[in-house]
Amino acid sequence: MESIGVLLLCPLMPYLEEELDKRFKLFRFWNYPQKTQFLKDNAHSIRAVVGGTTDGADADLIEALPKLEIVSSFSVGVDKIDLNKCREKGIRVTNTPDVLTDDVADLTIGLILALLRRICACDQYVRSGKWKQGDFELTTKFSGKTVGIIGLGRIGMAIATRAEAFDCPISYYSRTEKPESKYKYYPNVVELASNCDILVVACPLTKETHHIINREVINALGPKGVLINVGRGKHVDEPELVSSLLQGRLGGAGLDVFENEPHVPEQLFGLDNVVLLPHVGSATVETRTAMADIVLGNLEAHFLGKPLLTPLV
Ligand SMILES: O=CC(=O)O
Repeated sequence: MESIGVLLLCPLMPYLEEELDKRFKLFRFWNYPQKTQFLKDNAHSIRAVVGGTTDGADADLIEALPKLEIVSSFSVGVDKIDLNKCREKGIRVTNTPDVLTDDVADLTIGLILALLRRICACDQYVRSGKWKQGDFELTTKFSGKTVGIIGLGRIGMAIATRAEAFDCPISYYSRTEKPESKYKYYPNVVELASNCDILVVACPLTKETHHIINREVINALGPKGVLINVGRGKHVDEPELVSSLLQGRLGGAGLDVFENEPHVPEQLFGLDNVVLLPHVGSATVETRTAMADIVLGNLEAHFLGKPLLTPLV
């Protein structure tokens, strides 16, 4: 397999790079500033592309690589990959589901607790010596709050299970009702937002879910409601979110993702009712290693003519 060209779109994890290097002829895209020339020179040797949450195979890249057979993504979300183009051209697509579910769900609960109990501000309070002048102000209880989840897939379900342990009533929105679910279903997001304290975005980013959190949803959530986004930045109309927080129309937000990462609207930095994370939902050594092994396993399976581990297309 050493002669098979694999294009790695962006640095993802040293372990993954080392293992790809051992098995394939690895091209690191970021090492070639003349992208168009690089693609022309290597169009006939690249048979696989590896990307992640920030970089995927878009239509132009797919068109530039006539020998492309598989796109193996180091992420569960595949919104950066032109899936229709891949289908059209018979290019296989894989992602890394399941192994990251626990981490993302754990972090969601962490974000909720950090936001409601103001854990980051409390930590700062102790470090800055302010505790010596008096106790920290009272915060907000999590247990028993109503949690609304957008997207009751693997991650949404894992969040629901965890929130249940905090005695939270759970409700959800998804395209279709899940008859097997015991949670309350709302057929639209505004209704869900009107009926929960904490609204969690945990669905894939698609044309339909782009800006699923808009002004109407935010207003329905209201000044006592909080938004948690562990999906994609583009699920949220970010300027609208910022103005709702500045105007007090929304109670708070816990965000792991942003519309234009790594750029975060600076107006958020001054607010004490937000917790901001640098897209780290799956970012543990254990999970990222498992994700890398799935990427490698899918590529090996493909080139050995075996069934893919996690086929999407
Ligand atoms: O955002 C993380 C992922 O899609 O894996």
